[in-house]
Amino acid sequence: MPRLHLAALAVFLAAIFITPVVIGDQFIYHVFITICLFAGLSTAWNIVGGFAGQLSLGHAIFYGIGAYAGIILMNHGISPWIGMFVGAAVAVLAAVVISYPCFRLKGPFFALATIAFLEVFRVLALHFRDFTGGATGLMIPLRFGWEWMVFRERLPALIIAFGMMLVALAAAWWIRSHRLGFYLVATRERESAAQAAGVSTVRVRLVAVSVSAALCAMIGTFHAMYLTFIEPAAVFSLTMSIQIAMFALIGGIGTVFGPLIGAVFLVPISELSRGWLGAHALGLHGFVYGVVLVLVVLFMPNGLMGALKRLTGKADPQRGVQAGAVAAAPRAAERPPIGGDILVAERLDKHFGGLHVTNDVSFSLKEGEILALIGPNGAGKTTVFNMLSGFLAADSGSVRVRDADGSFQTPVTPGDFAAIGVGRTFQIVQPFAAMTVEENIMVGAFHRFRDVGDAREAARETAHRMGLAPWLDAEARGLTIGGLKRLEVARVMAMQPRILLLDEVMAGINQTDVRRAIDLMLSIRDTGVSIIAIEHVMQAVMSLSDRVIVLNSGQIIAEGRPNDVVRDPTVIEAYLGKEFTHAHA
Ligand SMILES: Nc1ncnc2c1ncn2[C@@H]1O[C@H](COP(=O)(O)OP(=O)(O)OP(=O)(O)O)[C@@H](O)[C@H]1O
Repeated sequence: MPRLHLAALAVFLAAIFITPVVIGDQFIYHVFITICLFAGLSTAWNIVGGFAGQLSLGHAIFYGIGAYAGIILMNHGISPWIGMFVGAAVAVLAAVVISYPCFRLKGPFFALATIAFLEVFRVLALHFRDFTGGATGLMIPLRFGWEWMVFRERLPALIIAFGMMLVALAAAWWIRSHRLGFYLVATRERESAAQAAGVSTVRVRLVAVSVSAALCAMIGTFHAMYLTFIEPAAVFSLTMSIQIAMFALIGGIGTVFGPLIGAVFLVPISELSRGWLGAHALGLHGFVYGVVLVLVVLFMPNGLMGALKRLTGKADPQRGVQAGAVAAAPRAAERPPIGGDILVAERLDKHFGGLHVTNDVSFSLKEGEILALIGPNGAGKTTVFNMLSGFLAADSGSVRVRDADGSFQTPVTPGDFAAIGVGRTFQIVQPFAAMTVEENIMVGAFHRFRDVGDAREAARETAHRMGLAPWLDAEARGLTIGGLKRLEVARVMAMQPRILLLDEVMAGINQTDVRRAIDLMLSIRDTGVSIIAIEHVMQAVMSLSDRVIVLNSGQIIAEGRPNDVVRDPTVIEAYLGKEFTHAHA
């Protein structure tokens, strides 16, 4: 973070702490303590809802677990300082158990499932009366002092709330600026591309939800002490969950400081309108609050952080996108010799319902070779790729890959294939749209480097090689189709794969870009990478490939050198039909 931004942030945070202390009014203290609490909760939510893109409406569960753990243990004479860690541990357990099945659900279905779990916890809290006090709720035993987290004055409560908010902000900042954060955003943007880059998408989401749940539970413990009373209807409530999420949505979802800005903006409006209008006109405060929310959503779709960035001129995703063409990296002087088998596909069979998509497909790729996989539309080429990269399991048959030590392995998942050195692109480009070109490539580079600095360095090198250097800071969504195709290859190349699977990287790009892509592939091959390319652009197939395999209706119908294959009558017939072949016979 630039020094100026850091200073501004420090002043902003200091103001949150100092303002109530200087004013000294009890109500102002309450408003600022509430700001800190909700900023902390919402920042924790944002790790899952924003970074990972899983719109949870069940976060009140974790908050509630923390609140109940704190009071129940306090009733047994255990300090809430210990209770908050017990609550955090229980919340992490609940988060993992709930999230594992829920992560399979997308968008509104995930949100609905989390609401259902929230309802389960509310009912459980009502049912286990001996433990939770049931509908009557639980009061804290009045023991004052730091040990019990309960105070007569407001200042110590502000110190704790402020401290917890800082912890949540630090956790969110750390995650977003390290490998985990990149992986989370990549998983949110394109799950399969993230998997192809070796990201264990389930694991990173589980880590995110665990951190998020633990933070919410700890803040929940403190909030229970601050309120001195909790009940299931208030703690495990959808309103609470929505509030937690809303500060992030209004402030700027997916940004580190958006939830803080959202809380600073909304909590005073909520509390002041409740304080001033609540007494005179019942319900009017809700109306005022609602109008403010509608206005923000209408006029600031990217939240307050988005508006702030626009004001400071930092939200131009098109920056540099229109820069002129760049030459691909120069070729190496000599090509390494073609070696032995590095990938062997044996008798691959795949059905989709009644459709026999691949039938007894066997072939091998040699080290340092470029193998073209061609065939008419619907021949089964992409299906073969999916089986060669762990995205589809064959009904029968196997894929064996030689590892760096020379022994053959049978990888299963996309992660296994990435780990053994198989990188793939997708026919329909899968950029991480909200990330910059540099960040997109870094996701690939993280496969080799844990450290952000090393990954950035490697990404820059790769971008330079791929002719993407002028666009490093541009958001991927601003690239042309040619740029996106190159980015797709760059992300994979940053993984330094030993085997590269390229799925129609030349489709839809102009003639200049095709020539550049051919050069690029030859230069990649010259570094010793073995390539299988699905390609329809015959100019590329002819000038690139050492060997061609033709697939038709799921079966290999020809294999050989490019010049021989294109003259093969069976191949001509597969592409152009029997009538054409007979007419020219
Ligand atoms: N998930 C799926 N479920 C059902 N059918 C599928 C699925 N994926 C592919 N198919 C079908 O399998 C056949 C082969 O598809 P595939 O995408 O592998 O062909 P392709 O050779 O890559 O074609 P193209 O050149 O058009 O991309 C097609 O008929 C396609 O409709």
